[in-house]
Amino acid sequence: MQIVILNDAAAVAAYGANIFSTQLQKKPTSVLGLATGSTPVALYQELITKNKAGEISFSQATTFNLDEYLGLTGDHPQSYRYFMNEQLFSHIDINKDNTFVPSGDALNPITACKEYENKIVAAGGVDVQLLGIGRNGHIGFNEPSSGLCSRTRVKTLTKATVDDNARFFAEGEYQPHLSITMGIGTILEAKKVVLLATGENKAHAVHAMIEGPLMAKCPASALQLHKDAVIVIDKAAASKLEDLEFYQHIEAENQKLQTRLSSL
Ligand SMILES: N[C@@H]1[C@@H](O)[C@H](O)[C@@H](COP(=O)(O)O)O[C@@H]1O
Repeated sequence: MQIVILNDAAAVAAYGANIFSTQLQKKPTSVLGLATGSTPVALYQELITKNKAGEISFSQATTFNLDEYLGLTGDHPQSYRYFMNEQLFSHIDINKDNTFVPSGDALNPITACKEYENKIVAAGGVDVQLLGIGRNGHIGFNEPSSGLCSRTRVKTLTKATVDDNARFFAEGEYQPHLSITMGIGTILEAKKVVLLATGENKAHAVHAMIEGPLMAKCPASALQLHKDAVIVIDKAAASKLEDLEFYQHIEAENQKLQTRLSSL
């Protein structure tokens, strides 16, 4: 794992956006794995700005989102499809036909999950997967106890996740307790994964992900198995890390190495 600790949420978003823009510049036909939640919003804003400035183009890119609420149609304001249109897709030069979000209104969700996996494979696999993390260590909607090799499937949300996400729903509005999510095994197949976490309320999950044992109780700990996982966090989210100074030292050495390599 590469652990990048930055001063604040704005720096985290800028760092993450840079990974995605570099990827698109290198490979315009990239397959990008995208995430919802409040954390990626600032990163999406950076990407919109870069797209409008002509620095990057999504015109040949394909995207796959991690998850969706089961029971919401894509035009429901709380669906993740709607979120992605609002926060990113409607503001960039992407062909919306090349943007994929699991179908929350699929007649047969089990078949829809298999089809989603097939589409990812047919697209050549995900080049870079963006992730956030839930307070309980979930990634996508892979809640604690999720199989570490799991595939895209229907998952029941924990009460903690339902409560955390209740802020997005109006009082009395129907809030789904089920989801379709890429599995942990699906996520681990992305060539690179970039997880962003900011704020003190994520510090416990970040500690469990990086320093805890590999375990289904903290689904994000599965990233310890990934060959190219970049964890980008602010100081608040890093505040419970036991070896914080060591990670900062490694990153400083990484920077020096990069500088040396770029001058070759
Ligand atoms: N399914 C999403 C996750 O993909 C996201 O990482 C998490 C954290 O969201 P936030 O960034 O708002 O804390 O929320 C939801 O549960």
